[in-house]
Amino acid sequence: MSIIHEPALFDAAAGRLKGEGVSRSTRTIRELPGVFAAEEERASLDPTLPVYEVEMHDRCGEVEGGLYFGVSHVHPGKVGNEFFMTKGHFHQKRDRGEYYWGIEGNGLLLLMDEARHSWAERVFPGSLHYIAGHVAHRLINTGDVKMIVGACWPSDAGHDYEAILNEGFSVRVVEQDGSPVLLEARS
Ligand SMILES: O=P(O)(O)OC[C@H]1O[C@H](O)[C@H](O)[C@@H](O)[C@@H]1O
Ligand SMILES: [Fe+2]
Repeated sequence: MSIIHEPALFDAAAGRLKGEGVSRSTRTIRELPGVFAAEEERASLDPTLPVYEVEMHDRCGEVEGGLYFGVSHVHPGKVGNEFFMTKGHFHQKRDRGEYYWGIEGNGLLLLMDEARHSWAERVFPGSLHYIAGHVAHRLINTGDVKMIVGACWPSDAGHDYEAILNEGFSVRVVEQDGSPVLLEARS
């Protein structure tokens, strides 16, 4: 009997996970109502258009002390003048933190605390981001190639999308004169 087990694989160049415990999901434009300011334009786009994909390695389930490892692939694109982005979330268990790191492409990690104070960090291959507990996080692809970002977080953290869906982030990232700018959100 062998005691050497085959590990799962993280293909760093492609940003792809493979092997036991790996799952994959795609978020299409249809699944993102209320995320972009130009809601009418979003609703008029091909509903099957992929905005981002998430790969996840789960070997422990949602247990205290467990960890998940994930990779997000955010496609380049815009809805109106607003860049493609993830839904964004607080953790259900608010005190849980997370690490993100840039693998490919360029963009921003938008962060917002519970007092709705927002700021952003530039994401690029090799960038490393510590997301403290109580801080909502959203990835935004401001470039014209796919943005790939790795993540590791406590498996009991959970996702609270509700707060962001109801009130949004206090900042939106839009293209103005060919460059990404942060604007105070109206809703
Ligand atoms: O969950 P979203 O806000 O849509 O972001 C997409 C995904 O991004 C990262 O990979 C996180 O680690 C995942 O937990 C998250 O699900
Ligand atoms: Fe998270």
